[in-house]
Amino acid sequence: MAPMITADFQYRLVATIILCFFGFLCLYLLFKKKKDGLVLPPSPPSLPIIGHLHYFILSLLHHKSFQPHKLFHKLSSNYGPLLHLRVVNMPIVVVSSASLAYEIFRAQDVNISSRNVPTTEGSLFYDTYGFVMAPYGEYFKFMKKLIVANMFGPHAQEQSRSIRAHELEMFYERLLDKARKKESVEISKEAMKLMGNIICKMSMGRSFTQEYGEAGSIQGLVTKSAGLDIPLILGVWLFGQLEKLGISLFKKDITGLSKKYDELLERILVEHKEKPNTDGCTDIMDVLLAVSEDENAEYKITRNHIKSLFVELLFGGLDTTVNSIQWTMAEIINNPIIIERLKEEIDSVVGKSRLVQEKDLPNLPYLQAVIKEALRLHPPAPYIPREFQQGCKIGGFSVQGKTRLVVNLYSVMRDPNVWEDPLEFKPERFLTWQQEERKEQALKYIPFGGGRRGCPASNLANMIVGTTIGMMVQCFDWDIKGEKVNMDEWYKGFNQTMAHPLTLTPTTRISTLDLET
Ligand code: HEM
Repeated sequence: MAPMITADFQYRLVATIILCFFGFLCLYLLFKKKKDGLVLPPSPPSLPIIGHLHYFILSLLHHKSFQPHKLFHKLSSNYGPLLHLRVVNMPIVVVSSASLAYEIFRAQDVNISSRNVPTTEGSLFYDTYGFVMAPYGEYFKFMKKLIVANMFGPHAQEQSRSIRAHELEMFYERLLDKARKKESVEISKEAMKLMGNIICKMSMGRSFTQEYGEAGSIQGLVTKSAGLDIPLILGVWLFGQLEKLGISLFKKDITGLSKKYDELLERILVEHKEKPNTDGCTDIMDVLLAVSEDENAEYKITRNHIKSLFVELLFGGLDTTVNSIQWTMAEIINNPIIIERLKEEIDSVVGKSRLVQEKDLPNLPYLQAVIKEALRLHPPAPYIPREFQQGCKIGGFSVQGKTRLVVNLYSVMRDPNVWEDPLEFKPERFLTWQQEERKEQALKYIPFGGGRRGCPASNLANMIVGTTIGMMVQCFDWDIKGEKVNMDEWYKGFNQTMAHPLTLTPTTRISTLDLET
């Protein structure tokens, strides 16, 4: 009688064949590494040809929104703080611990100062004319000098202080109006107007919301751009591979919206040239226009360079700052003791007869600690993409040149070896930082990235978030529907945001009568 092959036997046979396959593959890879004389960082099990691509696809399906930092966090919890991944033929190294981040920014800064993320040719979103994706070289250095001198450096910030103070007052007025009408406020929407006005006024002397009517407004375009997040995010991981095969995913959507930005920015550039600022102040748009027309300029920039930079300033500066304001408010609303301590500090330093100002911030250490702690737990840009230009050693392992690097800020700032009770919101931890530790701590507390490609606007962002949270606590009490804020996370437009936008109802603590302003 022929032996019976049961379903269980078939299952075991298939499982054994799969295990043998992976076993041989692992042996092959191990042998190959040894043969090449390289000991690469540990790697989770991969599949032939696609490598680790399936982890990205499964994560996308599981979360319904792709949260790369959560995927990297989970993989590094299982396989270690330094990982070697491969998406088809693209090698990626992921750094997830504070000590490795410290090592990499201290010892490899120049080597990792290019991003080399695939771009969509002919679009203004991080394309080849852009600053954010520019390789570390002459163009990057030239533009960085210009934007620091004319927008983010101490002198430029001093000159634009009155713009931010005025916009903060307008924000206060809008909240006051809501309080009087007993209406609730969707914090991110209001903060978006505040931040949009600040960036547009500082960089091009124009308002975010009013110019050119609703249809052509910059705000309208920024809102539409949010829908491009999945194409742009997937682009970072897949476009490079697919473009090589001649497949251009989402190109139509990206270039279509880019064209609209192009038309709007062209109009603003023309108007800017015809009607320079009447107050005699020059902004970065004036400076860039002058450079583009200067035959003897150190670097020849075109109108496309200028337009790309403005799109990037909006993309890089808006959501990050708005999310930082939103997360900080959410944390302090959930911690009434913290909000009371903040009120005490602000009342004693600023009083009740004027709004909190930027110059008050050095005297408000607890407010600064609260903002730092919110950025630690909820970094708006949760990971940064870079590329190793040359091979090197990291944590005792070899990394080959042209390997992608991901520094997972989300994991680094939750590393239990550095942060006590890493998942708890404890602003006091920043009050006790010792002076001598600060330099080392600075490379582990990295919500703005690190090294020469770190965020050039970190001081500006800290001032804006500081005065905004300060004013919201100083002037209003805030109520929520229900007992606690829902802190679920979502990933949108390269940003870690709140899955349920924070909505609060303000009541006045300080009426306009008390204010001198
Ligand atoms: C709380 C607010 C902000 C956060 C958390 C933040 C965070 C970051 C991070 C993580 C990076 C990547 C750094 C790296 O690769 O090491 C970055 C880069 C950048 N950010 Fe920010 N940012 C904020 C606000 C702003 C603002 C307000 C602007 C401008 C208006 C801005 C402009 C830029 C630019 C231009 C870059 C690219 C720098 C380069 O490639 O060299 N950011 N930011």
